[in-house]
Amino acid sequence: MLTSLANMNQEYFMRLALEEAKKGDAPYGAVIVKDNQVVAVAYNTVRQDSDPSAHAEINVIRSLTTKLKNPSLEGYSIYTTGEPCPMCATACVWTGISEIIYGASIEDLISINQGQINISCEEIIAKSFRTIKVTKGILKTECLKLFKLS
Ligand SMILES: Nc1ccnc(=O)[nH]1
Repeated sequence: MLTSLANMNQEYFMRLALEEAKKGDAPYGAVIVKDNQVVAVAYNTVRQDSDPSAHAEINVIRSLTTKLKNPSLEGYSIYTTGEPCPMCATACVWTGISEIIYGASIEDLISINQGQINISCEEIIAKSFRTIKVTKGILKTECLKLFKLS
């Protein structure tokens, strides 16, 4: 099988998200990339922060927008080991991020008994006022494997 350079880059950034996920209270990690540079990384801190909204995606978005002092992430790409839940997909819409790349889908996570709300990020985006490019299934097997170790 031929693997394109773009594909190799996507796998490289997803591997960074996988390393973040290993530090999480739940095994989810996320990174934000612009112009092939990593600008923020984060993992799930729901338990340590006693914050049900502290998903990897919310944490990485908040970390970058705080650093930039700008709520807009237009032109940025978010890599996340798990498909953004409706809360995180909505945060992606509000921040105007340009691209979402995920590993395991909500359906994949439900199939291994992870509590999820069964609404895809594409459904949220379709009902919104934004266009966000979505790429799915990058290193999906590795992203799902994290749950067998936890
Ligand atoms: N996609 C996600 C689901 C649950 N928790 C997270 O941090 N991320």
